[in-house]
Amino acid sequence: MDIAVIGAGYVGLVTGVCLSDLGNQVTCIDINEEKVAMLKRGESPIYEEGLTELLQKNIQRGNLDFTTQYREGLANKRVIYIAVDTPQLEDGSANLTYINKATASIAEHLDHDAIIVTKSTVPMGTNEYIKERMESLLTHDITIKIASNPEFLRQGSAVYDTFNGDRIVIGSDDEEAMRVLTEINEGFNLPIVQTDLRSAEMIKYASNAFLATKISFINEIANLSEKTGANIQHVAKGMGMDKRIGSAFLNAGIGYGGSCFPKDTNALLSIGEQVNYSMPILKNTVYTNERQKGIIVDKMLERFDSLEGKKIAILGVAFKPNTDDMREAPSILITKRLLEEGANLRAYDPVATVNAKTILSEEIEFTTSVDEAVKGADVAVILTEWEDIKHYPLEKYKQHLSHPILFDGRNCFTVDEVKGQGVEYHSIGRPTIQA
Ligand SMILES: NC(=O)c1ccc[n+]([C@@H]2O[C@H](COP(=O)([O-])OP(=O)(O)OC[C@H]3O[C@@H](n4cnc5c(N)ncnc54)[C@H](O)[C@@H]3O)[C@@H](O)[C@H]2O)c1
Ligand SMILES: O=c1ccn([C@@H]2O[C@H](COP(=O)(O)OP(=O)(O)O[C@H]3O[C@H](CO)[C@@H](O)[C@H](O)[C@H]3O)[C@@H](O)[C@H]2O)c(=O)[nH]1
Repeated sequence: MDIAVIGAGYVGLVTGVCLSDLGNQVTCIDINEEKVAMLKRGESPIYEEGLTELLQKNIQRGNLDFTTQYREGLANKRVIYIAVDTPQLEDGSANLTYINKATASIAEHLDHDAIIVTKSTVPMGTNEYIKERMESLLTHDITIKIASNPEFLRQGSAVYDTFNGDRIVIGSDDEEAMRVLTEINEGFNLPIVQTDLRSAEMIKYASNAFLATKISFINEIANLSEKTGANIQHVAKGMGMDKRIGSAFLNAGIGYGGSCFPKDTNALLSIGEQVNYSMPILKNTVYTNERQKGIIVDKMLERFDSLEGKKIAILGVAFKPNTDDMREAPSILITKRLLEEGANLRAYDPVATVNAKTILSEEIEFTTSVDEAVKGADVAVILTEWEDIKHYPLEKYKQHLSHPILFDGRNCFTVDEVKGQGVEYHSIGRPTIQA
């Protein structure tokens, strides 16, 4: 199938690369010239395991190319995916500016019948709006059909998720669009849910909101466990073994971040407001998450009289491991608060340092290893559970920190692992272990 993908970011690039790997002829169109130049050279602008290999393989076998030019990129393409960003506006609603621009560009340059597929996460009714808007802007006498195909990949395992996801959702009110999209997606050999446009759009928001709620719920139970002498790791294990609950997304920590959960929960709340329907559960999911991000700083302030002049090693800054993405990372709020308290910060992240330097304060010194960050610091704080941070031996904290005190925002160690190791250990939802 001849396919164009508009927007070569985390979703568009992974989608384009994976569709080309299935044997489709794919052109990715992006307005970012630097990104397109890199991609043409076979270099991935994002860190995703396995992506560079598939990118290079499919460029070489002639199945995949990149352009900044809509006319060239859309030529002969039967299916056009839209995967541009839909960030949040100040009032929490989804910003459709990039969708509107992409729609207008497609309408201006498309000269043949095509199926338009929205991959971007958009509010209910947006696919119908895209179709109407595009039809009003078309410059040729052609027919467009529309489908919604929301994306469920996770950053850090995006390629794996594309080939191994739990389901693929296709929404369309058009028979041909549904048939063609089903045909394309059969290549992934995953269960396919066929539905209407608005239900497909809602499935995406509802899934993210549910997962975010699961995280906020377990974080509340963690905080209460801590105050009542329970251990959240045991609690989550015992809960998760109930198949109706499930063990995934029950890891307590410093709250969810990333490019999706924060903006999608807010967008859903905003959609509720627009139709005059309040959503107290979701509202409190967001509230609990904001509170949770600050919890590690509260613990430090409780432990020390003041953080003024304290040298703190920050271990991990990305919003989760295996990604270089800093969007809505809890480290943004946490490092800001620590600096406001007068602390000196030395940070380490194996992959996100370049992006972090553009977002976090210039006052933070970045190092290239856990060792370097920890040596000479007073205390250490784990914010992202990267493998090398998770497996950094406790005896080294004891050796390198002036006070062997570790604040673990991601519960990387079990309480039993820490006991008797000479490290004072503060974590989330579990008792503090004295050195
Ligand atoms: N990141 C994720 O894990 C994820 C997962 C599922 C769904 N989504 C959704 O997918 C969409 C894309 O997210 P992302 O993280 O890939 O965004 P991103 O910011 O990484 O990438 C968006 C890309 O679109 C390009 N772009 C913007 N306007 C354009 C235009 N008019 N024409 C061509 N290119 C244009 C940008 O240059 C950028 O490269 C969002 O709606 C998001 O909510 C994201
Ligand atoms: O038990 C858990 C699981 C996750 N998190 C945090 O939740 C955030 C999001 O994690 P994850 O869902 O793994 O990453 P994303 O790449 O943001 O993926 C989510 O958002 C995407 C964008 O919509 C969806 O496609 C995915 O299905 C959905 O999992 C991160 O900050 C994690 O640290 C926890 O605190 N506890």
